[in-house]
Amino acid sequence: MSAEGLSRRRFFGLAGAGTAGVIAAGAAGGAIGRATAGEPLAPPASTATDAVPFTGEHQAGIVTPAQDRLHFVALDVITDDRAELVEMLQAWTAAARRMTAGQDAGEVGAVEGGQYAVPDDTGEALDLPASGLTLTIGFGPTLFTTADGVDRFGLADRRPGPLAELPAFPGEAIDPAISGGDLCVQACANDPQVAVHAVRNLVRLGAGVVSVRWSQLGFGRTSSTSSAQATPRNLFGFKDGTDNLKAEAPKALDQFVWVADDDPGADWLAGGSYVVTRKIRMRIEQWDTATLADQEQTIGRTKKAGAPLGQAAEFDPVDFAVQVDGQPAIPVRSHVALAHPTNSGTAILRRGYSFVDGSDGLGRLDAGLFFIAYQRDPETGFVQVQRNLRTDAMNEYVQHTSSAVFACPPGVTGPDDWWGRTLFS
Ligand SMILES: C=CC1=C(C)c2cc3[nH]c(cc4nc(cc5[nH]c(cc1n2)c(C)c5CCC(=O)O)C(CCC(=O)O)=C4C)c(C)c3C=C
Ligand SMILES: [Fe+2]
Repeated sequence: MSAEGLSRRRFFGLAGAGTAGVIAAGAAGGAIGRATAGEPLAPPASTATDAVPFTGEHQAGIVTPAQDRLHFVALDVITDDRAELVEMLQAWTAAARRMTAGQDAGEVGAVEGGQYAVPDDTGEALDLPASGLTLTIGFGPTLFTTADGVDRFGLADRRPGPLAELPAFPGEAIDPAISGGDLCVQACANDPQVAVHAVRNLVRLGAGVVSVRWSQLGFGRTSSTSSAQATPRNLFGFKDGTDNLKAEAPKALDQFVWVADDDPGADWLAGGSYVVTRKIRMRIEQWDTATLADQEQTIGRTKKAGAPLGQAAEFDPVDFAVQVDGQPAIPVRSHVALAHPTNSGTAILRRGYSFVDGSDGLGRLDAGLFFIAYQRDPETGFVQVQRNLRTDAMNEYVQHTSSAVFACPPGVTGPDDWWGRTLFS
């Protein structure tokens, strides 16, 4: 790459770090202010424009502090040739390494290859910094065996038991056209154009090997995955992510998120995780007619502070023993009561995003939460919590319309490693 090709995006990233660093210092200050004496301090937040390391023990994009934007894509493999699939995964890894570092997808770049070459990058991220881009890959159950039982790639006996289609749940209206998939890529970034660029270039590199099954754009993260982050609000106007699993709690992550050495499929999946995605339509107009008291009783937390009902501040502990007028302050059918580990018996790492896909032709917003959860086993993670939400007061206001599950391999470690090596080698 020429000096100019290198400098156009790299220079911006470096130059931008100065100001953004000041903003980040302020944000980290907020977190320090919140911490009580004796608590370990959260690591300083990186800036919104910085690059997130692509390599590591675990894939980036799981406990990485949740970025503000999402482009999630599920793909079907359209070749039966295992070698072609492996070659594509290697090409994807090389491109992902480059794009997460703020570089073009290919070595030549969007504009450096001369007038008569097809560019190996599409160009819409030229001049943009890395923007915290993470790319996280997952393998769906149908990659191992198709729905009609065909083992296309000799992987059938490598499917871990927990990687199974999710069961049906009451009240859902799952659309198969926006569910499932052989592969997924979760692209998160602080600039939507950077996330979309990354997915577009991976899909371009996969031509003839994969085709896009469905994809989803998201904005406004609806969770925090680090205690250095302020809790965002979801489209119901409530703080969402307060009681999430966080990067600063490695023991809880080992217990609930990372596949361990003695778990099923550990020969290729140890250090990885399972991701469950659910597109959840939120009945915004109906919610907007509910009183503030009804809304708070439905969630189980206050709208302003995000405090558990019966408590004062957001991070006060959820205490189901607190009573108001002889009744539990947190109603037993509230979302928080049923989702809390005390009652669900488990924990998941939530990493979802709001979506607004326009309106539905009846004047209502086609909007909601693209729910993403990472866990060590979907059955004892999402499925267990979702079963416990059967009587959730919030069910009146939401409906699940898409569903998918993928096994996400461990992180890419060295310069020769590639996405899926442990599975395909
Ligand atoms: C099956 C898992 C879950 C689904 C599906 C889900 C949907 C969903 N949640 C909100 C809003 C909030 N959820 C909150 C907490 C919370 N939610 C889940 C799980 C699912 N949510 C868990 C495990 C928890 C944590 C419970 C606890 O430990 O206290 C909150 C409160 C703030 C917080 O702790 O994050 C809100 C608000 C919506 C709108 C929604 C579907 C559209
Ligand atoms: Fe929730």
